[in-house]
Amino acid sequence: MNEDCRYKYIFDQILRMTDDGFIVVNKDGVVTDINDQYCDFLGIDKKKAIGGSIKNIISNSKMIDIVKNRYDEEGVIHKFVEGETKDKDNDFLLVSRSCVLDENKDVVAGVAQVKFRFDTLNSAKKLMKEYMELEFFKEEYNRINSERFCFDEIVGRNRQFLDMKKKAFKASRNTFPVLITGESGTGKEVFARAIHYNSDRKDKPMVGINCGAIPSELLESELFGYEEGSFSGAKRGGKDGKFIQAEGGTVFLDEIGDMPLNMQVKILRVLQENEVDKIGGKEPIPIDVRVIAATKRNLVEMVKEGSFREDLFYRLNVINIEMVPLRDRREDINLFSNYFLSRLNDEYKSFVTFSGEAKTCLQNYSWPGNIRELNNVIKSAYATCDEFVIQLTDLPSKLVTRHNVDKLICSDNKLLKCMMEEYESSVIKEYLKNSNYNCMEAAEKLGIHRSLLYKKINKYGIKMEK
Ligand SMILES: Nc1ncnc2c1ncn2[C@@H]1O[C@H](COP(=O)(O)OP(=O)(O)OP(=O)(O)O)[C@@H](O)[C@H]1O
Repeated sequence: MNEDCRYKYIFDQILRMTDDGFIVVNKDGVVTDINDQYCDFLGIDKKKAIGGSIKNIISNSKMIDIVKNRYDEEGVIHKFVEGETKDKDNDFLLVSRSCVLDENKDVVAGVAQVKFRFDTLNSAKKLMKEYMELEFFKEEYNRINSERFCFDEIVGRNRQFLDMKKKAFKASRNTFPVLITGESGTGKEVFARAIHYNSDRKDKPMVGINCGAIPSELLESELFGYEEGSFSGAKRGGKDGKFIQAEGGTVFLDEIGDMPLNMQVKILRVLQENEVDKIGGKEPIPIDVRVIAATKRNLVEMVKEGSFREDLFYRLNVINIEMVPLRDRREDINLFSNYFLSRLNDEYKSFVTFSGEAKTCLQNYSWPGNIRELNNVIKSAYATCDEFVIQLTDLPSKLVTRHNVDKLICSDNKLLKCMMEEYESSVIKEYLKNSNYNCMEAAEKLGIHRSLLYKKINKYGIKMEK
């Protein structure tokens, strides 16, 4: 037996004995060797694999690049294209790749070794999970940092609003609980962030939780965490809840009015004792956390009805900040409109402005969704406007209808009856449109009988645009 043959036997035996998968390609990426273990993992026939390009069996393989650009890689994760492994749930591996050179530095082969051993696979899975988590936290970190909001950036000159801003600024100088109330989109979270990031706690985390968005059975573990093995499905090593994650910083309990009564008792205990009980924990854990809560619900009413605990209400409501709805701070509408538009202009290096009529229209609308709604309207108008001016036609129809109706009322050379009819017709059109031209629904919302609605549709010649 010549020396080459002897080495081939030894090589084949090693490939059979190992727990790992091996594949060898030539300098053109053609498969020259692959062991049975790897073929089994891929669910392929060895004879068919050998002699063909590696891309035929692993379409996203890096081996061609490795031999072309002559480099090595160790312990990296390879995720297979769906359908290219025998078991579709086993679709990634830990792999090391190497470009083999001879004494003249010519490429002899490319070799890849993949790890199948259970523990290695498990570490790869763990790595993959940690990687995904890291990506998630990176995104969250960037999002939070881009929305830090210092008090100077909080727009508004309405008197009542400025008083609240002053109160919030004072709150950032102490650690009393704060309760921020007000309609959706009025800036409760913006205030909470400003309080935290202007306080001595700014270098510690601000951890938020939307109490209304989490199913009540998960809320306790989210807030207080759990010990390993405390219930089936509990993570190995247990989990820290939001209060522990926020140690030294602030917990923001958003939508506190949606918190179930049984959890309200537990939050009360945390506020009174400054300690949390992990689920399955033996000892309470002392914490140093400031609590800021927010809600759009009327907690005073809820206390009266018995759906919110009075003792918790008083604990949370040490400092109360009541956000002003946008319709009650009309002097700020123009300010916000310009602020949001200038942010878009800065971002996209443009010089878009408002037409006079668009400005009046924005000014006259009632903004039930408050600042969030205004911001969204400006974004979508910016996206649709031609050239450099946002016109009335770029604004949503609900704003424009209202605006036209207001204009109608202001024109003084019309008879009252005529003005009333035009107004009635435009209101009916709007309700029909919002009900997707379902007459029954529109009539119900308008508080009139369906037959009367039909009569009015005929009278005003309203087109049913379904
Ligand atoms: N004073 C402000 N200056 C600039 N932007 C603001 C201001 N207040 C609110 N915003 C913007 O308005 C939007 C809504 O604000 P935020 O989420 O704080 O409202 P919210 O009252 O907490 O709403 P919800 O009750 O629905 O959670 C956000 O995009 C925020 O950036």
